[in-house]
Amino acid sequence: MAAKIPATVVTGFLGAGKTTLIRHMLDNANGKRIALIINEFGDLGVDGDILKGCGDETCNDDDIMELSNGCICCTVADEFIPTMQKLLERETPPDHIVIETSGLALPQPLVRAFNWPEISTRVTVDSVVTVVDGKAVVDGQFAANVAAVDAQRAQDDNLDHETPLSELFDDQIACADMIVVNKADLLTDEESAALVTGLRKDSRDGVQVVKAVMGALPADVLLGQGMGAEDDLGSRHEVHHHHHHDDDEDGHHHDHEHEHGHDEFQNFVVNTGEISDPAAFTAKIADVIRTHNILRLKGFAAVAGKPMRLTIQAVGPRVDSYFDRPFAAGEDRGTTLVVIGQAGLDQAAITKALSA
Ligand SMILES: Nc1nc2c(ncn2[C@@H]2O[C@H](COP(=O)(O)OP(=O)(O)OP(=O)(O)O)[C@@H](O)[C@H]2O)c(=O)[nH]1
Repeated sequence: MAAKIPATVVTGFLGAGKTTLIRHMLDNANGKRIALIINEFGDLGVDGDILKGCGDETCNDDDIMELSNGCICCTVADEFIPTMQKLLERETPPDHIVIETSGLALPQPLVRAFNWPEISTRVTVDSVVTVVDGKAVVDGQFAANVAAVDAQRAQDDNLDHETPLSELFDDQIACADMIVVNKADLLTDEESAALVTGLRKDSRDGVQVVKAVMGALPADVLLGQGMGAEDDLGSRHEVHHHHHHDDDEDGHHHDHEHEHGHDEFQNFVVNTGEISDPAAFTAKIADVIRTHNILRLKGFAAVAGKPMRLTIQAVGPRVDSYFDRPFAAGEDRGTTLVVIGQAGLDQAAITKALSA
């Protein structure tokens, strides 16, 4: 079996900033090819057009697939699975798949669709990322334009139109592996701190909450990209994110790898030997993530007595592992994990816990 393609589900209400976040992500994709599946919900394909019209070589029109027939959870078999299959059948399949879904549809049926045999051998769910409109939530509204969200709901007969927005919001939080509090620029420090604390309490254990302005998060935080490159895993040194931007002659703005302007994130590598029990090891990873507020953890492990390499990726409470390929003759049978989190991680304690 080869490495699976990670798929990230991005959810959140209309206007929360999903499209903005995805734009930023495409601009910072480190040369990786990202395919987008957008659930338009009958709103005239606006997001797809915005993304397609961006003119960047990173947003290739062919890489944007739109699902137009309403609620994604009701059209999994008819639309979603065939769309995924089309992506997988390509000569050059994408490095990562991002699915933008309206916050009105529950991500669970979608996430379950990744267990379909046609999909599960090729794709792995990286994470469900819930984008929250920080300003709207602080104002008790959950969405910036409640009337627009209601209009969007009215467009789809499959949706229950009676559920209060607060309940749908709770569902979005319950599904999240990572929560992005967007529009932090519109909040005071006290407001955003209180919101982060509240969301941590309301979400599952281990879910991390990060603040963002215009959805600007490093690609390694959002997608794990650039953090687990096979080639440089072993030789990797700690990378700090420095503040650095530059503009090309057209005035386009670029953030380069490792120069995201996010001093608030930190990462490091843990190297350890063979492990004995994969299930126990992933349980331990889940525990370390919870205890130490790790955002993401990714890497490879050697399991005693097994010729295959175990690949591991975790985001909050979601820890995924599978055997991807045999170790080559003479290849070092070690375990290498990259850990990323907000600044202030207890590197010594995390290293100790993972090596135990
Ligand atoms: N002040 C502020 N505005 C933001 C931020 N992020 C996004 N916006 C604005 O909020 C509006 C909605 O952003 P979108 O990215 O279109 O939101 P969305 O979640 O994709 O909405 P739909 O795709 O229509 O469901 C746009 O006008 C953005 O420019 C932010 O961090 N701060």
